[in-house]
Amino acid sequence: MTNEDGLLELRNQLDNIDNKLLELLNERMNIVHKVGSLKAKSGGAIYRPDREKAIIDRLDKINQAQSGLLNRSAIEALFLEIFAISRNIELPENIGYLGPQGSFTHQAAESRFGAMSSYISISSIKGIFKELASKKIKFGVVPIENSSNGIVNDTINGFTNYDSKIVAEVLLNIHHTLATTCDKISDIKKIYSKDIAFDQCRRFLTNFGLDEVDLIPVESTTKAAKLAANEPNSAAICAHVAAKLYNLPILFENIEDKDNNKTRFFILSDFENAQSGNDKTSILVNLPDEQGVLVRFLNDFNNSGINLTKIKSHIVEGNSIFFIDFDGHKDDDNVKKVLEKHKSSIKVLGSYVKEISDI
Ligand SMILES: C=C(O[C@@H]1C=C(C(=O)O)C=C[C@H]1O)C(=O)O
Repeated sequence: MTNEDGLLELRNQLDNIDNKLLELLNERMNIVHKVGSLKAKSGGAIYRPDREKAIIDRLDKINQAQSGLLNRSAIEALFLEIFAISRNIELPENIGYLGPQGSFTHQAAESRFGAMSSYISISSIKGIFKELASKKIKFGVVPIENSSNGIVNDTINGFTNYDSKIVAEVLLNIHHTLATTCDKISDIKKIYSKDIAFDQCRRFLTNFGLDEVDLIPVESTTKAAKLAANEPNSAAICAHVAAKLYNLPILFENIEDKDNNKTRFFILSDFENAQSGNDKTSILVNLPDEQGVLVRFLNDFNNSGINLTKIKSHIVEGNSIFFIDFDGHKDDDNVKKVLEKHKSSIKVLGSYVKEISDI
């Protein structure tokens, strides 16, 4: 058999497998459709991150036992897209993200809701909370913290003013590019970007003599890409996808100072997840102004065997509040008791599948 015949034969085998995959996927979608009808009757939530996580865990285990060629990330990438399409078949729901198109939040949203969902770009974090409350969107995706810049205040403010629930968390590695129509660095006279992106690329700018040019902050890195695409002698610090969106050539990739620059995002909605066995809970805490109150509060968590994974203080209207993450679900017995004891000081933001240990 010649190489060419061999290739033809292998491609025939692939075609047969693809035909079977398609048939199985459609069979799966028929069942998903029935799940959608049941949920429509019972009012059950369409998106069940706990169930999706359990499916991926199961498949990963089977795959390891079979020594399959796929790794966990590949299984996750394939099945998250299948789940996203499934949810759209159950009931198409709008997803609002902190825009514009091509933003890092858009990327985070796509990593969970796939390529087929109906996305709405919303220009502020407050706007996302508002549209969730008015039910114009079913899901909202917002950043909560970045490994270089800390907690996102607008998101905490949103939680203090609205009652949206966290239903999932997503971690995204943030990479910036320097994109420009200029052929040489020395032709660049101004750079557009978001203020925090300039901060995250400070060393690169200094090392390449770009700290002397005009650094112009704009609302988003996507806007920066758009401006730089239309103006000679300018550049943008932006995401790879934003540069692609505006056909802006990329001069340097991964220009961020820290190579582990990560942002954690929350997916918000109007329902509560069931326990999954591997959950995290986020709360806001507003304690009375008394001596030792924080120590006593934290001791109650410790005495109940609850592992706090994050505590950040935040000022709202002159008042100090705390944003706290801990391991466990709000309905776990030990958690329930502590939340009940301090219910006048606590706002539960949501219990969700733990995807991230820390950033
Ligand atoms: C089908 C369901 O709805 C959604 C889709 C899932 C899937 O495609 O397997 C799993 C969980 C839900 O996010 C379900 O709840 O079982």
